[in-house]
Amino acid sequence: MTAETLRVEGVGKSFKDKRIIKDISFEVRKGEILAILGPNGAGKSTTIRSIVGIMYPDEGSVTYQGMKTGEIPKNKIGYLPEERGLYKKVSIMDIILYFAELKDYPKKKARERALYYLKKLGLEGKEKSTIEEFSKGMGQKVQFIASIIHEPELLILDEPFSGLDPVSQDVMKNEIKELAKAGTAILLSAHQMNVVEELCDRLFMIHRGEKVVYGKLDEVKAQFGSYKCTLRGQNTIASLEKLPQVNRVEQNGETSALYLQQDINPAKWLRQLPETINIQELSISRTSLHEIFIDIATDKNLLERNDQHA
Ligand SMILES: Nc1ncnc2c1ncn2[C@@H]1O[C@H](COP(=O)(O)OP(=O)(O)OP(=O)(O)O)[C@@H](O)[C@H]1O
Repeated sequence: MTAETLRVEGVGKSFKDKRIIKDISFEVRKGEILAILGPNGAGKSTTIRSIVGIMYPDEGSVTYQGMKTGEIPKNKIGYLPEERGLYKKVSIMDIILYFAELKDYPKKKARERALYYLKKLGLEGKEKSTIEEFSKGMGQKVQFIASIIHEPELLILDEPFSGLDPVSQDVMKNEIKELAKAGTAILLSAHQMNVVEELCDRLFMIHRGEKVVYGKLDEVKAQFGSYKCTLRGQNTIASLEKLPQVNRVEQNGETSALYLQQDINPAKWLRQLPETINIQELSISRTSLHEIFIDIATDKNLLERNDQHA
């Protein structure tokens, strides 16, 4: 089997006359986690729905190991949709077993796996409960188990962390990592940048239906990230904004975050700071994926560089 499993090529989709996504191309490889990121309404779910066959793209193709969407054996793919919905009055175990049956997965094995994952996700002993007795987050965990019960080779998770508390987010994150380690190809969309930063190998950022960034997490951070100088001292925002090579300043009381322009060497930049700047504390750090994302989503300075980024 080739390392590349899912290939999305030139996919586009319109609703009525409105172009929703355009020329979307990426691949997901065995054992990797590719994150699809973008602001609300960017087209992430439309892309995912085009991949799983809920929607037919107007152009482009989606293949899995060379097979077109409709030809892919159903047991190969697991999908957690953005819109959650499970039978409210059926027991958790029966729901999970039903999903396994839909994928022709053996019942005995499915039951064992269900108990294993219920325990791992903090729902031990709840197999006889029903969804109506569960909170939203608990229901989401059940839906996640339903999406992986049949050991899919390719797992597509649309917003798996939404509505989960921080502890549950961590548990879910670890499970996703484990699945990738075991060889599952994973495509996930998420808004929690800190989680994405910890989880994904590569990322695909979409903005207004088009690709803006696609690449390895480290490379994206190196290429699109810059340095941030956090400084405590009595300074006006106007005086800080006047400093050379500063893109923007965020001030909170006496603490200011100065986002340096890209390609700036922070050591050199520090040496030329005027003596009039009041400094009680100062630190330099790389901008996080969250900050890169906000820059892109708000069109600040990065998009014009996109043409240079393949
Ligand atoms: N069935 C539909 N008919 C018309 N417009 C649609 C349909 N589905 C999605 N859209 C529009 O397509 C755009 C992209 O929606 P999509 O759900 O793909 O975004 P998203 O990136 O997943 O957003 P979010 O982060 O908010 O979930 C939105 O403007 C949405 O209103």
